[in-house]
Amino acid sequence: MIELIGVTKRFGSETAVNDISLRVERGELCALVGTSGCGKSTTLRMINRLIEHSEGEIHLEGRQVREFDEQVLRRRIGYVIQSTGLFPHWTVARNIGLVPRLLKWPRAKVEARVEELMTLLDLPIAQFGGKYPHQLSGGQAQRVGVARALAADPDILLMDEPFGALDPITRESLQLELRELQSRLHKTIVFVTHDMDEALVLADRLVVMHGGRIVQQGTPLELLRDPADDFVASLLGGNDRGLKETTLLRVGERMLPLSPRLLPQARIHRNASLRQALAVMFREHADRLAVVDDNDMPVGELSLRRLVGARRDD
Ligand SMILES: Nc1ncnc2c1ncn2[C@@H]1O[C@H](COP(=O)(O)OP(=O)(O)OP(=O)(O)O)[C@@H](O)[C@H]1O
Repeated sequence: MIELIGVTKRFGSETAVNDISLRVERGELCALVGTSGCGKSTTLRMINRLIEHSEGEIHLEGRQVREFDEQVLRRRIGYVIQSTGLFPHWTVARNIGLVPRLLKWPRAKVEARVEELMTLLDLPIAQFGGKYPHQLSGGQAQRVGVARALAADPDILLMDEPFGALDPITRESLQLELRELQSRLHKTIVFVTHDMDEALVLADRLVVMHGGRIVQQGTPLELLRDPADDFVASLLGGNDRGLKETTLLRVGERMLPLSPRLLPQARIHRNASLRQALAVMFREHADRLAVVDDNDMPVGELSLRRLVGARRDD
């Protein structure tokens, strides 16, 4: 668990982070969003003490970060940045094994861990282990960055625009991998991003910063439905907020039981998002869909009226 209490950071006369309080529970992914220069990266870097805070308290698992030896602290916290920070003259395998080696793990254990992580992140060791960072694509290099951050199995991961500068398809696949990893490994993650759609799909808790302050925090749905002010509303997409909500809700949450009426031809899986359902309706010129399970068996139906949240379906 990470807790910031009344934390302020000043650089000379400039206040970069102004009296923020924030709590990230164990296993939660917290996304920090806001316009450029609002203090997101500074907040992240105060947690692993790459930047020392000026006022307030930062706790990790109940202990102040200031009480930790800096090196010990940084080895306990995985840190991923957009530029990856890989050592260019080291192979991929050596880069990934950095922290375990610093922690003086036996050689065989380091090698086994590197191989395990490379498999986890879809970077087969036979193909990628001996490559150097400049021989990798952007997406592969970012996966190596994530593997390196996970190497010593830290409970906490700090990620600063880790998937920035990637094409949308690679980015989406890395987002899915991260979600999958998090659901399996229960890491506590603080994630900085400029991409609001990325924040909305990844975050358990969304924190909006503006001018060094936190202006609102809550679940993505809470913020989309009830933004604190015009700034938050426009950051979250203005009128597009409704559409963004449809990406967070599942068909199964809105469908109605099967009725005696004839089942529509067009189908959608119960775990698909409402946005996907809307797309199928649009494509098929249909205002009702059959909802199916993994075996393609109908389990309910979804009308456009239900999709948009109307209580009744007539
Ligand atoms: N080392 C530093 N010395 C002086 N000022 C700094 C330093 N680091 C950051 N700042 C200032 O602190 C403020 C917050 O910067 P920070 O990098 O945290 O913003 P950010 O929200 O991460 O921005 P971006 O989205 O553009 O990366 C900015 O005004 C920046 O100029």
